[in-house]
Amino acid sequence: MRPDYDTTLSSEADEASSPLLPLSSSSSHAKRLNFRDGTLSVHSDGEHYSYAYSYGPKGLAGLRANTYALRCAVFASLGGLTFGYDQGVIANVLVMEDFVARWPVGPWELGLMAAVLELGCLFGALGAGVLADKVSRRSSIAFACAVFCIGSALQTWAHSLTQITAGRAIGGLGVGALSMLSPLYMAEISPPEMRGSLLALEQFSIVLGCVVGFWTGFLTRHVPGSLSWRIPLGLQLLPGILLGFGAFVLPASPRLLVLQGRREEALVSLAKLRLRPLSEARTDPLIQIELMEMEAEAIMLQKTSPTDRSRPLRNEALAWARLFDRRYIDRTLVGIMVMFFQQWSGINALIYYGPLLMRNLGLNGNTINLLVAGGINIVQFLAVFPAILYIDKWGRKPLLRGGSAVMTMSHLLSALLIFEFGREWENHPIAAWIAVGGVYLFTAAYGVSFGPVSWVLPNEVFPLSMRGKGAALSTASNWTNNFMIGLITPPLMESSPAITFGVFGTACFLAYLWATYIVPETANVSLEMIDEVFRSPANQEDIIIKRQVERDLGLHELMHRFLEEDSVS
Ligand SMILES: O[C@H]1[C@H](O)[C@@H](O)[C@H](O)[C@@H](O)[C@H]1O
Repeated sequence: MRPDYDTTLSSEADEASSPLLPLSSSSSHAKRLNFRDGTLSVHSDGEHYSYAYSYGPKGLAGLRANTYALRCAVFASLGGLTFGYDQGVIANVLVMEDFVARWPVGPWELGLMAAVLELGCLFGALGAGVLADKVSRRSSIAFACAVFCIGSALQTWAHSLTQITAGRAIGGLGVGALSMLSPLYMAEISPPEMRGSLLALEQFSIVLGCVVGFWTGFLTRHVPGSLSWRIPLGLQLLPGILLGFGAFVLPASPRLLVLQGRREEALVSLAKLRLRPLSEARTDPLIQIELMEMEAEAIMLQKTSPTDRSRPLRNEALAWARLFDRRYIDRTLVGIMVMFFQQWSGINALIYYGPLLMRNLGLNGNTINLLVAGGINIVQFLAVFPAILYIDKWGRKPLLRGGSAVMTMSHLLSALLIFEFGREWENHPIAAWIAVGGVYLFTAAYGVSFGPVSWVLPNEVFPLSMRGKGAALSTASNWTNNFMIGLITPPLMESSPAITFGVFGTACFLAYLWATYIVPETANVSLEMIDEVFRSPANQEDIIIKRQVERDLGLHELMHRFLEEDSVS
């Protein structure tokens, strides 16, 4: 039995944002069906139809209605917390009295300790790209947590610098893997109208981790002896252990289950996530549509990329190579470039070298560390809230464009002021404060745009079969560029702080052009329909095959029925 719904002829044809699919009917109209808790907009131009669906409202109301998916996403985002926490805590640990006295490290070792984590993260993210598809998203999360905990334990109980460094390398593998797995899982459990909000939680957790990590280290810095740094390092075990065990309680990704041919289990998981009793879910039109879309994509994969089971290594290599196939290269580039621009915006230059930078702006003293490192993360943290609430309403593109425009202007303003007054700040206190304001304005604009959106886009642009590896590659881009920024910022600042801001300002301007002319809008499109957003000629053949598959599965017939039905109940 199908649940009650009413149908209304609607002028909101453009709400049906998915592509036009062939239809045998010659009538031309748009219809919006209101289900008990959800809507489906179908639009026909006589020959083709297009549709879009949602399980509920967007923004805060949507988050309230989809409580279970929200709770699962919040829990999964503990992966991001581990990432941010390390970043926040290490800034304080490395300058703690006991730490420095025990291991008087030089700049080279300091650099090594940062680099070793980032390289670990890079390999962790790429490795997770293989694991997530082979095993499952949840088991991979649990495994990554175990690796992370081993690394953290090594750091916490370290008795030599080698142990700390090894701990950071191993911990990095876990952090990198989680930074890819958590958002991937979140994307796959989200209803289309809330996917942006739920994915933005990754950024929320990262920045929350930064804030908590920073202040924990700050508060324990005067605890006598090695406890001053062992306590904050040890505390990171908590989210690792919690997520590691909790991963098994999370519902499985219905998308991966369908890909593995486990349709019934996928239905059970989807019903749970969409808050439907199983009996109702079997006939619920929205669940049927979502499930059919997943099945269509799985069948498509078998048709277009047959694999030879006897040659697993070759399959693996082919799967990675497919990311650079001309059919998918535009998506792969979106994933890589969004992370490239996120990092080249200069956010981590401000976080890592903030105090140094502020000294260049004429501010001195102990409070600088607090004001800058702590302050920047708090601004980032506050800025993520509007992104969580409005990313699905406003879309990804406007956020990226608006954000990068403001980021460009604030960097260029700081560059100009430093260039003009940098040698004599004491005579121009107002200019110095405006420059500080520029840094904070940049952070707020970044925090609402490239901060969260960079974790959203890569997890939604790829088709199911390539999502794991695509997301892994874009996360690897995050870590590689992060590493490069860490490397070039100190010498760049040394040569000229004005040029440093100029370089990051130019990168932000390029990001604006990229967001304006290249990035497609993916808000409110179901994951399976994203194919059609990237309508390159190279994709045409696949689109035709997919339509045939959808027809065979009965998706077209279903849409046709909705369009033809005149009843309003
Ligand atoms: O999204 C995050 C966040 O903005 C962090 O503060 C930054 O350090 C990371 O590199 C970035 O990926």
